[in-house]
Amino acid sequence: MAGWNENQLRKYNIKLEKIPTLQYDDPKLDSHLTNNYPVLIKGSKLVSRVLKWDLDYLKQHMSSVCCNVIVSKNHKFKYYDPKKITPNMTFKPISRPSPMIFSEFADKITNWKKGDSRLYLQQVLNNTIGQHVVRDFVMFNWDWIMSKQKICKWGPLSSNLILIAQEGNVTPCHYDEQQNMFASIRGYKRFILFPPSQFECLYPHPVHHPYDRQSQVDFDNPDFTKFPKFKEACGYEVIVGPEDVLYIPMYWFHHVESLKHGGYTVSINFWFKAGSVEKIEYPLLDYQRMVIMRNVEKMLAEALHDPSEVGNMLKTIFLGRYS
Ligand SMILES: CC[C@@H](CC(=O)C(=O)O)C(=O)O
Ligand SMILES: [Zn+2]
Repeated sequence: MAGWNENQLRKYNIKLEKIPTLQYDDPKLDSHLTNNYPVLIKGSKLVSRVLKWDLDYLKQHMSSVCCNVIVSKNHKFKYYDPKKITPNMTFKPISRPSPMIFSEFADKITNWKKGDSRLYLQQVLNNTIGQHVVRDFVMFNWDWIMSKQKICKWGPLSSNLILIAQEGNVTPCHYDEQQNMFASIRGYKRFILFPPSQFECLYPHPVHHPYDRQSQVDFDNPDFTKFPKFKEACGYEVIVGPEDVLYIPMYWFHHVESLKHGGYTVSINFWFKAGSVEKIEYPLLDYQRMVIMRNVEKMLAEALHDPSEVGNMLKTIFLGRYS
């Protein structure tokens, strides 16, 4: 495939399968989407009108806009929810938010040197980013993506994130509770996806931890003593290039990296709320089991009035009775 090569990928010893690629008007596409199965979609022209969104263009049209930028001491940008940090908790994240105006962000990544902290701009697209960019935004191929939303009975579009990453940046393995159509505008990103059925191999943090939804496993240095089943994980790999759209089904785990030596990447995601489930059917779908486990953790924390007691009560329920 033109545009990238294997030595731009970070090395992990994870078994990898491929994700299917389909044209945007392929009749088989809708069954992938409605069955919550990932697929790389070509030719949709979803964001073709904004391929000009590079640093110079955006500096020209949103230079003084204050953007949400994350700074990290290493290449990993592990998301955390600050609302879940409690006073008696020692939580020392490697990456932290550092809001700055766009022109400062653009200059910092243009003049970045090895050893400097890395930056990742992750800004919700709304009307605070200026009329010009908003005008471009309306030129997305909304007819196509809204037709997919309708066919799949997804909920409303909740937000678009514009993502500008330095080459080599990594968003570590996590899942989201929304349907996602992820579009690449500039550069190449590698995704490794895992289905909800591999929950036990990926050990997400407890629901009440600031790192809720994020895998505890450090892919660069997995602790097989703490996370033995990670050895059995089998990922689905895909490289997303300019104009490609990747469908990331809700509750599917995904690791994302901007290819090394590929320059900065510009992407935009389309998060849709989950549709309402008309009737629960049995056997349950794997993602529904994740929702049930989340609800048990939430309900126990609520009833115990202390999230730190949830583990002990689950152990009491399980040991010697279900084990
Ligand atoms: C949020 C950042 C991440 C994408 C992702 O996880 C998503 O769109 O759900 C990435 O591109 O680095
Ligand atoms: Zn995500």
